[in-house]
Amino acid sequence: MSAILQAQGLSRSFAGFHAVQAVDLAVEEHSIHALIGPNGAGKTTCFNLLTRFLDPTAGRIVYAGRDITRDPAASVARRGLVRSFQISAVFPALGVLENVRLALQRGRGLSMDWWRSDRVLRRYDDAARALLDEVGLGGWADEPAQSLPYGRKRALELATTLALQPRVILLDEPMAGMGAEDIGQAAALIRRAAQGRTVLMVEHNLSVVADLCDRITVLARGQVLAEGGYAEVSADPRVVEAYLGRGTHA
Ligand SMILES: Nc1ncnc2c1ncn2[C@@H]1O[C@H](COP(=O)(O)OP(=O)(O)OP(=O)(O)O)[C@@H](O)[C@H]1O
Repeated sequence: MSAILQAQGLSRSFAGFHAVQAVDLAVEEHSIHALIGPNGAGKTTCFNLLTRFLDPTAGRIVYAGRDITRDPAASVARRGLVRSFQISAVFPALGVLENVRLALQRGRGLSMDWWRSDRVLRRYDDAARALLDEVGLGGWADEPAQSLPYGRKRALELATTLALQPRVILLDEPMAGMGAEDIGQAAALIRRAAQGRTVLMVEHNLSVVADLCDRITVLARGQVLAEGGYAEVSADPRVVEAYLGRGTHA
């Protein structure tokens, strides 16, 4: 196993406040890695740094053997480090299949002038249908995106993300707002999407993390507090104190 995504001494301050401080992180290729921690721990800031939405104050980010610390966000996304919402702008009035076709077209750097030729878009039909099958939306292809129930909309977002052919998918609270049934389905979906890919996710639901993630990094006050498997980190007294002890997200 080798790390596909690494942060070394990653730091970001806002007007002197250390939101992320000297974070070292190594995400192994083909793993599902969780970033957890109490509110304000720095998880979203870390995501923003790793996906180059935000410049670090210090530190280094290496993706697929390349230093991307100063690379533009669009360029790292093109190289396969993709945050789920980045291209998941789902067009509600368009059909489910059309949404994925457009994402495929966009992912391959083609123009967005879809009105020009329906024939051109049809070339993407097979690939789009395969992606819909992958996320369990095969039966919804012709429905308008806006008619999908909440959990299915998230599945469509994932399909549009997969259309960019990511090597690493970053998911920011993928289960947020879901009920128990949707959570089970979404977990199965993420596990499937992770086959042959790598997933880094921020997730508050600890039973999801326990079930799904190979490795967990716990952040608190901008720093790495613990790292390991779920059994290991959940038994760490510092984690219990800083996070689990509060019982806010379990
Ligand atoms: N643009 C900003 N300007 C000033 N402070 C910021 C900014 N972004 C984040 N912070 C601060 O940095 C800290 C970490 O925030 P961040 O959103 O990364 O935490 P988080 O772990 O994602 O929290 P949550 O679980 O609540 O989403 C917080 O104290 C936050 O107020």
